[in-house]
Amino acid sequence: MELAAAKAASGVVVSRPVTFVTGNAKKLEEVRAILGQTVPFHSLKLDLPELQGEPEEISKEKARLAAVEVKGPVLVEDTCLCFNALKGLPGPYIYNSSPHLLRMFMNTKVPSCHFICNSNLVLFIENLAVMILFCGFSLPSSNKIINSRSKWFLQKIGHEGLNNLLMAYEDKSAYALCAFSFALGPDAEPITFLGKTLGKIVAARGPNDFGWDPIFQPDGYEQTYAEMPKDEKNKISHRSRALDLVKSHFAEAGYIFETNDSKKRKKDEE
Ligand SMILES: O=c1nc[nH]c2c1ncn2[C@H]1C[C@H](O)[C@@H](COP(=O)(O)OP(=O)(O)OP(=O)(O)O)O1
Ligand SMILES: [Mg+2]
Repeated sequence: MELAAAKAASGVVVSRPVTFVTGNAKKLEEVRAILGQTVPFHSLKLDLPELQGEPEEISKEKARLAAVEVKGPVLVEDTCLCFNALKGLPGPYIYNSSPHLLRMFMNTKVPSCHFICNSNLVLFIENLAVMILFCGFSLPSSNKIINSRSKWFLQKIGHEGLNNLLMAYEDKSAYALCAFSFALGPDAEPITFLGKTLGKIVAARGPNDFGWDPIFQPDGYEQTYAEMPKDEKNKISHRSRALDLVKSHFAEAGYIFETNDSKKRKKDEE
């Protein structure tokens, strides 16, 4: 299906470079390093509502909304950190919440904690309750849109809190999942590219300048994402795996990007 879309798009003239819509400077830095000159793009920060649901659907919907705003070709990305012991949670909810839910959690007491003496267990149950409440209450089918402005989960419980969520489980395995979606314009169906890197959740190690990098140790490595040199992370990351597919798509589709120069030349020739 993706291949068919690529073939159908073959040789399509695109009137301007792709707009990569993101508000995350670190993400942008990595995308720039990984894509190099392969896909002509510039970035734009847009505050878009993010749907709830499966990562692929969240990413596709984000692309649809972005293409309407930009009125041109857009690329968007959504990243999840998924814990196997928690059946894939926190997943896409790693950094999203809505303000009224946050207030509700702040006022929520967890009754079962009162008769448990082990403070780690209390912490674990509290964190788990927050997560269950958050995910449970924020999935009403009637209102699937949440406000991406109030980013909370990782911010609120931090690296230690994320580790605590797994305290009661032996299985610390996790995966980082990246979903890029590309849409040629507001009327085009977005195409999604997924990249996944397997690893495990560890106590934070390394610089703390990008999300959950310090607590994610990819399989086959002794270093966390945060401890790895950037180019090393960019070789094996969820993001680079998804972007490999984006690059292949652009290579196969052979989009022709009109630059100001080529537009001028065309006008002169007419
Ligand atoms: O490679 C990564 N290494 C560590 N942390 C990461 C990575 N990639 C995303 N993250 C964090 C940022 C945010 O806390 C959450 C995903 O949220 P996510 O919606 O994809 O990013 P965002 O809202 O910051 O930027 P955007 O404007 O592109 O939606 O995971
Ligand atoms: Mg976001």
